[in-house]
Amino acid sequence: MQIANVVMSYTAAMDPIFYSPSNVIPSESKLATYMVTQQSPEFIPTRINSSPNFYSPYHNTPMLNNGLNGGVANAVNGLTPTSSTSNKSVNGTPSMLGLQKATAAVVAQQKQLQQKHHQQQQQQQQSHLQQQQQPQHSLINGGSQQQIGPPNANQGYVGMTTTTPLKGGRSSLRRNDSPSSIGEKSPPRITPHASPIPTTLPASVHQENVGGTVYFYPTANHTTAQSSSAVGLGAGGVVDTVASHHTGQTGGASLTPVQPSILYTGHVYPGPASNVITMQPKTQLESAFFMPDEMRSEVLSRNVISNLMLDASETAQHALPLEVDNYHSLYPLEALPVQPLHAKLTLPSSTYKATHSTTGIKYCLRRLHGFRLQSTKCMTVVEMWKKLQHSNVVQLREVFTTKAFGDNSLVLVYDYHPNSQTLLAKYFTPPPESNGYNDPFQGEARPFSHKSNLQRTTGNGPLLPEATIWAIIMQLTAGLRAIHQAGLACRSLDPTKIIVTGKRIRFSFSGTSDIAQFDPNVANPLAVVSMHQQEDLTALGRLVLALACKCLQSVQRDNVQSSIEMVSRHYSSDLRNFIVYLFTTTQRRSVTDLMPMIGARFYTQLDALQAQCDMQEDELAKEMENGRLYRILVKLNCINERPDFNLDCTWSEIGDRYMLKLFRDFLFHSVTEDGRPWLDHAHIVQCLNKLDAGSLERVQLMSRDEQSVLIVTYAELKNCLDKAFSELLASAAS
Ligand SMILES: Nc1ncnc2c1ncn2[C@@H]1O[C@H](COP(=O)(O)OP(=O)(O)OP(=O)(O)O)[C@@H](O)[C@H]1O
Repeated sequence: MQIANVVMSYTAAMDPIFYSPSNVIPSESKLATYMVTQQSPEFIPTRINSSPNFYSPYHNTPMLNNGLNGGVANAVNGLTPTSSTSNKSVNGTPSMLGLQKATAAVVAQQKQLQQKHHQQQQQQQQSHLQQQQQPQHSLINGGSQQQIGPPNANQGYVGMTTTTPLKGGRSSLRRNDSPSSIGEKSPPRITPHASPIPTTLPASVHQENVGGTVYFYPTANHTTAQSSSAVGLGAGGVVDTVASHHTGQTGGASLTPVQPSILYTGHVYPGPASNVITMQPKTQLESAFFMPDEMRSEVLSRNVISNLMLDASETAQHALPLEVDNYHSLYPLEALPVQPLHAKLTLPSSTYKATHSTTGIKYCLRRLHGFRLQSTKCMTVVEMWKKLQHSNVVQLREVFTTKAFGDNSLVLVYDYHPNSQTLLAKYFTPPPESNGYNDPFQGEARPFSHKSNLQRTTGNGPLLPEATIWAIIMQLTAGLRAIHQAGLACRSLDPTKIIVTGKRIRFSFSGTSDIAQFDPNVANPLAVVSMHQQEDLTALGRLVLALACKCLQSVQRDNVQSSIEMVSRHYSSDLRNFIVYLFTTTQRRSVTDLMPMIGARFYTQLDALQAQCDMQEDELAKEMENGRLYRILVKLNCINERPDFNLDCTWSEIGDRYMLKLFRDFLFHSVTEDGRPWLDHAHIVQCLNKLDAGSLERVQLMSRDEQSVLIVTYAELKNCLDKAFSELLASAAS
């Protein structure tokens, strides 16, 4: 069918001269200002690049002066009429073929940059690029070669060659382009280019002059190669200098000239860094967009645990108050009753997760039952603990007494680290038995081996790798060093009082002993601290020995000797010496003396941590972009289809909002020529990015009845979006 109205005028000033009352555009719509009547000249079909490439940021997609491509180039020198037809789609949303054939002419738009030096930079850049690109920017029309003007050096934004999903024909809409194939294919390769701006046509492009207009086709080989390399997200994987050549069935193919590689440096996640990609567990394409499954499930489980709440009946069942001081929503974090290594703290205690009433932040509350504070003097030591900040020590935030539990309780408030386990639960708890049968031959401990005695008593699984033990040692000594340097002592260095969160080890409930066992009559507190610090070091030795033997009984007085022998047999002499040093109570020991024993292992740990940081920063970069796109979607959706605004029920359907509605259709509701949904994640991402950047690239929008097409720049759409959303904000605030 013929397109009834074809868009032509692209002007920043909204000239009502083009308004056609007979069309179906709502009266207030700026769409009218983009319309021409049926008598208007039609336009040269332009080639639309349809392979949004995730790995090539859109500023690297083929781009020509203000987005002018082959067809548009003609328009610069006066519109050249050609036939323009449209295939109506099944459901009324714009069909690819129809849209492609309705390409409009445009006028290059200039934008002054506000800062002079920026202009100069661009001028230099542009003139340099122009020199390199002239062969690609040339199109022959009407038998004469026309030079497409270079991007104006003054423009703030440079329009880009469209990367809309509009296809040259059915054949170009390959199944591979749909997101259904996400993850089924290998990710696109990133091909490094010595120079992003080639000066000759690639061998894969065939050139043909038809009626005076030069068309460029991919060669058969290249088409095949490209289709097979097209992957789930619609991304042609390779950043080619001539991107996405289309063989339009109707002969509507044209060249996408090489872009100047300019300007947008942000706005698009450029893909993982090469040092990071080797660390990623998967190379599937979705991992280029989203975080790895392992990290996701870790974060998810932390969130789930952090959000756990008791309902009213459960709260009553646990005899928990609704509120304790400034905290509410108490949730018990009790572990199974255990026999602690360090049995000094005999006070009954409970641990809860709770939410702060004013900030909503979650904390870990340690309640000492039936406890009366004997002296406020201990608040000095509480202040010292509160000041101690270290990544291996759970931070104490505040201490208060309360009668909310029906007794005199002392509550210590600590940072909450969801999904933590005690060292005891992680390393000294037998794995769950299957069918009630424990295979004695499993793991390193053999039933008839002399080395198995200790292990057989616990069945805690195979011995830990030495690297794991050192990783724990390094974190524990780091925390302990900070504690001792602050003039404090841990006093409860026990596997039930050390928590593991992921790979992080932290001393938990620090300061509890200092408060619970505070003696205001001590004559020389410093000497007492020093004594407790020595005890900490002995406790550390016992803990490391227990970890190495994977058995709590290994540190019982009678077993210590054989346990150390076992360590000698299974681990390095460094580890043995480390333990022996800590057990040598005849000399004064110091945590700083442990550093040389750790030695170069420290660098291994540092390297692992830095690698982890690299990976997490990369994930952050992805999620930052995802968050940005999300915010644009929020804005769009607050506007689109809004049933009523300031008593105006047509608000979302007219004016700027109408363009946004059509843009939404273009983003999400595009269909193939035969009416199937065209789902392309990359298309959506790219278009949203262009919208966010306010690109001067044009986008073709079609009314739902397919009677009208308008061409607007993303910059204008962005303006519409910002204006409409500001209206909403202003109204919400009033
Ligand atoms: N700061 C914290 N953030 C999150 N969870 C924590 C924190 N501190 C401890 N936990 C968790 O709370 C649970 C209970 O800790 P608690 O010390 O009460 O264990 P326990 O084995 O019951 O010791 P005790 O016998 O001394 O009460 C443990 O699973 C521990 O991992």
